[in-house]
Amino acid sequence: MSELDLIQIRRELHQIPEPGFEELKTQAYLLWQLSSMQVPHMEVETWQTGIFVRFQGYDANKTIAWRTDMDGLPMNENTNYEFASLHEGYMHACGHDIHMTIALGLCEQFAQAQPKDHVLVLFQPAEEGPGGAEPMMKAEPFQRWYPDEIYALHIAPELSEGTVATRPGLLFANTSELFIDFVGQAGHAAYPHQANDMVVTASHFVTQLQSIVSRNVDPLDSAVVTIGLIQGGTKQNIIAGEARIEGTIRTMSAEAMRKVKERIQQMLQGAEASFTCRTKVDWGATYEQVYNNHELAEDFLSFSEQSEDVHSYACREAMTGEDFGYFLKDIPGLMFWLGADSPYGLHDARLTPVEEAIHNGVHHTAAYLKHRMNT
Ligand SMILES: CC(=O)N[C@@H](CCC[C@H](N)C(=O)O)C(=O)O
Repeated sequence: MSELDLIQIRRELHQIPEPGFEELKTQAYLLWQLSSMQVPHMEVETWQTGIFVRFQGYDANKTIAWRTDMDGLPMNENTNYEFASLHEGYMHACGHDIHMTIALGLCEQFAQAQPKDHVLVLFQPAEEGPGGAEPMMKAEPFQRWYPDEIYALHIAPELSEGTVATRPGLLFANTSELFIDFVGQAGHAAYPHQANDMVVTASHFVTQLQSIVSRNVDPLDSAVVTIGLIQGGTKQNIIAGEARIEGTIRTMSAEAMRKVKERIQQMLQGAEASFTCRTKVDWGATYEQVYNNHELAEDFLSFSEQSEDVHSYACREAMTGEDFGYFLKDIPGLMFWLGADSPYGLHDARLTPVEEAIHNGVHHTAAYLKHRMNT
């Protein structure tokens, strides 16, 4: 019997989105909720802005981990929620408020009924960047409580509530962020021959990038190069001496990622020669692909198929990224999509997942983790 009001918790978390490794209010809020569950078989430890919650199993053979992400995105919310973000310029637009609430719901269940195996619940910062998974894995509590299996979910706005989906093997892409600075010579708008215009250079370069996917990546493989931000210049009648583009690269294979980066570097050399400028590239955070353990993904799908509470299916892979891939590189486990029925997608300022997804998420996940304890 749940004593937590999970809908209220989700709404309160929704109001305080914070950037990666700055989730201080979120951490304090989660610690406060966790403090109401304290039982002798439960331990709580903080790591940076993240949290480890460990439940001692009563007859343990292994440790099963559950991971949620915590950070919000830098965007202005446009949902008309009464409980919209109170943090100007930030929004939980990737469902991490729902993910954290589900993780709290699981903690409550394992606090109320001691699990058979040990359970480690990870509240992980900075999934959207620069990536909290890799450093959290190196943290002392993680090494001390090292899990044998690890699981996570992500809301899927396009799937109806009550649906779960995953697949054996590759689920999410390899990712790399992309930051490029162009530096030339600023000047008077009326004297272009005396300047090196970085607005023209950056615009040209963004267009040139489009040929990488169509001409350089094996058509039987797959890749995405998206520029999400472009900025340069200071005034309409001054030629810009500096410009910057920011984006992300997504690939199905490590080989395609290598190829895309190689082409970007070659194109930058070309841009320097063509537009008389200097360029600097920074690859930012790179995320390991999310590669589900085959046996566990099959097990999850067949368990879900037998459940009367969810509709399940084996989905296609997606070009989204997730630093949960770092956990799966070393530890058997899987990630699955949880239907959340929003007319607007992830990273959309109007994302409105249905809150019933929370109860589905807690219920199905708890049932599956208990099934893993008997396997
Ligand atoms: C599920 C999801 O939307 N994840 C993010 C992960 C971002 C990775 C990194 N900051 C990048 O932009 O490459 C996504 O955008 O897929």
